Amino acid sequence: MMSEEILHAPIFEGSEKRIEVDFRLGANSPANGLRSLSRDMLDELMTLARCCIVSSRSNELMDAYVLSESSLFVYPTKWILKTCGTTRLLNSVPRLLEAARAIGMEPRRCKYTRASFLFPENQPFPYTAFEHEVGFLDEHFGPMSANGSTAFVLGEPYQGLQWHVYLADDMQPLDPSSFKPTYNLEVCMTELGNEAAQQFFRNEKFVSAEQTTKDTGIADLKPRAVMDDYVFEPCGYSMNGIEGTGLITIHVTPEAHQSYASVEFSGFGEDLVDPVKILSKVVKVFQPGKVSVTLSVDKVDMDGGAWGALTALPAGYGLQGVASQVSPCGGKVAYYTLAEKLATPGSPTTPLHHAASFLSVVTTSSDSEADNNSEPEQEIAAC
Ligand SMILES: C[S@@+](CC[C@H](N)C(=O)[O-])C[C@H]1O[C@@H](n2cnc3c(N)ncnc32)[C@H](O)[C@@H]1O
Repeated sequence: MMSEEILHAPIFEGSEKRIEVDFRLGANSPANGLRSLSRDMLDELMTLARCCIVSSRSNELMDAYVLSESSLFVYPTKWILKTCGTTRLLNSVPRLLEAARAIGMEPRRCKYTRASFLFPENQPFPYTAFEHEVGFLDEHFGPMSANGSTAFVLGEPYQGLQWHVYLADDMQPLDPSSFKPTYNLEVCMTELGNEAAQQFFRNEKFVSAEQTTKDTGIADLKPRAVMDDYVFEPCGYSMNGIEGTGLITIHVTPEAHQSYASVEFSGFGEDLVDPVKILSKVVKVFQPGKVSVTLSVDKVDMDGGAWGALTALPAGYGLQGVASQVSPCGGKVAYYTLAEKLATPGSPTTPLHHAASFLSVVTTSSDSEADNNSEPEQEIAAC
């Protein structure tokens, strides 16, 4: 016999799968490349991935779509699809390649990433194991890559989220006058603060998605970006912001038993996104218990520049782990896991908090953040 008491709350998997495919324009391709794909074709591709387009914004350089489950970004030669829940993002790949080939475009690079799933048992094949996803991707992108693809997992399996990465690249020279490396910052958060999470419900305080974006502080993360925001019924939030070639995309699952939020900055130049400043603003908005931060760049050597290292932590957070991998295709991925520090040892929290072995941090004040009323950050002293 079923009763209210024994019915499980519906589960929503917030953690996203993300694929980024770079293409080369052929001699007869339209100058706007993938942006020339029709809306019917985009709808067909989203249906294959098991989601749909909710709204869109465009500028002269790109199109950004909010989806029922996350986001799609289309540039002339780059396709970024990010979906959550039990969507089947990879199902859209064969048709995407076919549609691109019909306009003379061939893939030159594929990057597929995801964090660990919060509810892996609910995922359909091939998302049941990373090697299955890699097998599928290799069928479609392996042949273009003379040296073979590469796949790796960063992070500790016993402490929070791990970061899965698949890369394939044709390693052909790129035109240095037009190629710009893609810098990418992704923050994934779980155990959102109760008050923070309540802001993403359509309750009696709800006015509009735009007001939610302002009131939560999300609008301040990239104030000049053109934002397209959506608050789901009864809860849930998605936002795309675009500025030139840069994008910010935020997705929130606020239900207490599965709370999750992700914030991504991509396509901005190295000097336009400061990971430390952004992270400190992001944790203020979401007050998460656990955080993972991924910094990545394609092609260039990140060790030569400031980008690619999280040099300080937000106040109140401790570092659990750092892992990084230099890709044989060029570029690097660095992965940090953080957890909220306990005020009082023994206060109620999750086993993960107790398991954390924080590395030593030094508290310092940051002049650059002072004008933003931020808490002091903590320099990472050992990692
Ligand atoms: C906004 S989407 C974003 C998911 C995202 N990947 C994240 O970071 O959590 C998921 C949230 O919207 C809610 N939601 C409500 N209606 C939905 C719909 N039709 N499709 C997907 N999510 C919906 C879910 O319960 C969940 O809280």
